[in-house]
Amino acid sequence: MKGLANLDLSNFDKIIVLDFGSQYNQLITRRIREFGVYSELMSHKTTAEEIKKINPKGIIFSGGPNSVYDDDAFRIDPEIYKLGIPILGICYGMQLMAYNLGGRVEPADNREYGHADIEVTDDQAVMFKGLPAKQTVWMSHGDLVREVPEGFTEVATSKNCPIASMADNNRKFYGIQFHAEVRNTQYGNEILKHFAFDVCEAAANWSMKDFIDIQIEKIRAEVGDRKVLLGLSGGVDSSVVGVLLHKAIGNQLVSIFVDHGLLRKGEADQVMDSLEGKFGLNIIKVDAQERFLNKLAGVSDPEKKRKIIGNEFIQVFNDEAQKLDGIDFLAQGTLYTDVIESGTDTAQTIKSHHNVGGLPEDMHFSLIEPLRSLFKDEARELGEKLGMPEDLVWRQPFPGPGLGIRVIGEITEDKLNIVRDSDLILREEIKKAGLDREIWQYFTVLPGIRSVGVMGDGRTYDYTVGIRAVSSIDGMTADFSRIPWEVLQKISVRIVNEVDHVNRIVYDITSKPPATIEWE
Ligand SMILES: Nc1ncnc2c1ncn2[C@@H]1O[C@H](COP(=O)(O)OP(=O)(O)OP(=O)(O)O)[C@@H](O)[C@H]1O
Ligand SMILES: O=c1[nH]c(=O)c2[nH+]cn([C@@H]3O[C@H](COP(=O)(O)O)[C@@H](O)[C@H]3O)c2[nH]1
Ligand SMILES: NC(=O)CC[C@H](N)C(=O)O
Ligand SMILES: [Mg+2]
Repeated sequence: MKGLANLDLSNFDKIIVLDFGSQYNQLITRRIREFGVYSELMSHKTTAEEIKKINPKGIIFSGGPNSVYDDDAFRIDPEIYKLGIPILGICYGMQLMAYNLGGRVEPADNREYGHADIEVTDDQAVMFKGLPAKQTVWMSHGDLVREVPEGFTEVATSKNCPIASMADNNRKFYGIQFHAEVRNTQYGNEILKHFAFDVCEAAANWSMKDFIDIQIEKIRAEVGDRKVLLGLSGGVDSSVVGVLLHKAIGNQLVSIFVDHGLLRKGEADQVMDSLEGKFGLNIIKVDAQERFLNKLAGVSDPEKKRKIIGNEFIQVFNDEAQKLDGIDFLAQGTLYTDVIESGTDTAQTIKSHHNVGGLPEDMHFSLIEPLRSLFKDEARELGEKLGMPEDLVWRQPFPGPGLGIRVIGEITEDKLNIVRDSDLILREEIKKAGLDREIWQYFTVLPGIRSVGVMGDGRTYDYTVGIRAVSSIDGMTADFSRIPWEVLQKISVRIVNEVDHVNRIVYDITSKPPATIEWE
């Protein structure tokens, strides 16, 4: 089987997920991998012939933004239904299955987004075995299956969706209108497990350890005796990649840490102190403040800023590669979140992550990105398996474009200093309150608005600083953290007193979706 490993995976039972463009499609593969069954996302264009060669135990059709009746809706090779392999359709996947096999799909009277209650009406339904009849699920649809195809029965229902699940036990075809892969679905894991183990009879013979071994083998085969340049930020993802690469190719690895002038206070020294010479990593630190800030001067559009930063990173890597001679590969700690949010053939662009959507089109390096199909918590698990220290593995994420996307609009040195100083105060107080491990990510932003205040009996007209703190697992969805008022008060007082030109503090209380974690 080709793909994530590009190597022989014949030893492992596999369940493949066909991609119809859902933001959550890769969450399905990771749930299945968590059960110990190898899973990978593949194009919906994959043919029945190709699937036969892969020999999966089961196939899952993901959700997606299309309606089955759209002219340009994503379709599949109809021969897939004749392979004798079990299929589970989720949301669009269920609708597609119903449409292809002779059922009827139509727009719903009431769309459903978010929580919904379903009732399992068939107590023999294998997908819901041993689970309570009434359960909460997470829906996101505007169409529904009105009539099931021949051979299927209706097995669950909800108020706005009479056929919330359907089953054909003979052909082993199943459909669920809700998203079992999302954590908000109460028994999502159990339902997916029933598919993997009871329906597909897959064996749980896959683990993160296999992932490490396969990646090391893959890197060695690809790189041979050549050299690899790693963009090392001091963050979790690139450090994990560094340790993995060092295991695979030892001294052929060169790590570059770029100080682009958009780092947090004290960060450059702290990164060098904690990583230089550790885990076999030798790091070249490049001072690139001036070139980044010059390129960004006067630019306020968030997507333009991200692309400038992504491009400049590559220019810096190019310059360093030339000095070192003969470097064809660039390694990055890219995660799946960076990929999906940057937009794919099937998914829309939410924001161009500097390391994916921000890369120049004419880049000369070949990319090595071993974590590209993983989520943050999987990268952390990998770090733990590789024996990396806890404080590094659990460090809060810090985006590559750094404070450049936390100063909203045009970036100036003065504004960067306000974000830097306020961010340091926030970090200190969060740590003092013992919340640093509990809160997934926390930082300050400068929205660029000024408002009137009164300090020492005098009028001020100064900047507002926003506090953003979220809980999350994988960065795909997030909720705002409920920081205690007393802690927020301390932070607010300290920032206004200690940071010049700030007279007001606001707290961001939106989740993702509908907001994102960063403001740009
Ligand atoms: N200052 C930097 N110098 C060199 N490479 C960088 C820098 N910042 C980011 N990168 C590259 O971009 C990739 C993506 O950045 P991202 O912030 O998502 O990951 P990370 O910094 O490794 O981990 P974390 O999410 O914990 O911050 C990094 O893995 C790294 O390869
Ligand atoms: O390396 C990165 N390059 C980027 O361009 C980038 N944009 C967002 N992030 C981080 O990704 C996670 C999700 O962020 P959003 O909810 O803002 O999209 C959060 O952890 C963000 O900090 C980035 N990381
Ligand atoms: N999330 C989905 O898969 C949605 C499928 C389809 N577009 C609907 O709205 O019903
Ligand atoms: Mg980072």
